[in-house]
Amino acid sequence: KKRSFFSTSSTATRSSTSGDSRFCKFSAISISVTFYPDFQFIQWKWKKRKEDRCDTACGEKVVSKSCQSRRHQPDHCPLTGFLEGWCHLPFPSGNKMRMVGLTGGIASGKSTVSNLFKAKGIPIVDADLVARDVLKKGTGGWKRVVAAFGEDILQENGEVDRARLGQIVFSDPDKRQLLNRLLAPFISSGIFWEVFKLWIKGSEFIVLDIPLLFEAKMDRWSKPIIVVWVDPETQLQRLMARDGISEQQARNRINAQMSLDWKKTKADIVIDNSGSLEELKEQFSPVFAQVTGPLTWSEFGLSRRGALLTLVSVVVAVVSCRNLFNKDGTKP
Ligand SMILES: CC(C)(COP(=O)(O)OP(=O)(O)OC[C@H]1O[C@@H](n2cnc3c(N)ncnc32)[C@H](O)[C@@H]1O)[C@@H](O)C(=O)NCCC(=O)NCCS
Ligand SMILES: Nc1ncnc2c1ncn2[C@@H]1O[C@H](COP(=O)(O)OP(=O)(O)OP(=O)(O)O)[C@@H](O)[C@H]1O
Repeated sequence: KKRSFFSTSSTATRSSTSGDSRFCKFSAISISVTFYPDFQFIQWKWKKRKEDRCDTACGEKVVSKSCQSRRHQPDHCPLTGFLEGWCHLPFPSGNKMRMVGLTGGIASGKSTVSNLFKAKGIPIVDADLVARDVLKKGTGGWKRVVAAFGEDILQENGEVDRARLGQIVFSDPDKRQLLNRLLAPFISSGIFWEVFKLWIKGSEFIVLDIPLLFEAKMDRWSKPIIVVWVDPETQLQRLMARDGISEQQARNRINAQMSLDWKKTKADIVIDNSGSLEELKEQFSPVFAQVTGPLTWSEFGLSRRGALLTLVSVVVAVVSCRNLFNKDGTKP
């Protein structure tokens, strides 16, 4: 499988003499870059067509200093040798970045699935952890929330009493919306920062574990989107058991989110977590293979190496074209 990254060609004829019959003539030049996702390399084709071979002097001046020594070699790399031929640039791992969205309902099993990804070495950005950080004592989020909800929501040590705040916001939609509005900018920039750090590290895949992925309209930033679905009764029982809350409290929390059935219709991949942990693991294997499959173009462009390569390609193309077409070919 190959995908052309870009391909361009232009024509120009240049010739010059400097009294002793040295000349240089180029008729056409084509540049193409082809990316082979499955084999993890990029192929550069840099070719002059219908050209008269440069003589030594012209080659030295117009094409590159290494033209003379390299011109008869079949394969030149434009980054190192220049002139014409093919160059394979193998990439070390980390040449792509895929942001996999992982969402679902409360207690549907997102953390359980993200732990399976973690066990395979995939880094996780956990929105719940980010949301905890932005509510720590003294932070901007903390100040806003305390100003809006009052000091009644604080424990003696000044930290937010999460259980208390949870009781308030999960039983009152207006208060919940207020809390969401206050924290949303901090949470989204926190998520962005975590992603950025992983991007800098060159991570290939990132799983964004975001319970409110659709509600917060963050679904546009991730592909594919995995929805961990569970049947309503199992969800209720697991939530009550995990958090030690009453049925009414559990229902309030479930109803605070978009329905799981609706989220399921928006998913690229659905994991049904209504069964046992073993059944979940069985479903996980093909899902893991799917999300770590060949990358798309946008994912490649998004990666650190992709961005760097695009920049290098443009600079090399511009500098090379300038060298070829802007000089008059005469020897000083
Ligand atoms: C209300 C808070 C203090 C309750 O804390 P608590 O420790 O009891 O719950 P925790 O943070 O572990 O969240 C548990 C689950 O509740 C659900 N949930 C959390 N906040 C919300 C919300 N605003 N609306 C709907 N569901 C929510 C999520 O599924 C989450 O996984 C806390 O959830 C919070 O600060 N929420 C607002 C921040 C937020 O939107 N978090 C979600 C990140 S996308
Ligand atoms: N297949 C399963 N079988 C039995 N228990 C499970 C299974 N999957 C998850 N659980 C349990 O259900 C509870 C909820 O799971 P988990 O914490 O992964 O959900 P979550 O979607 O991350 O929740 P939240 O939205 O609150 O972050 C946990 O106690 C977990 O151990």
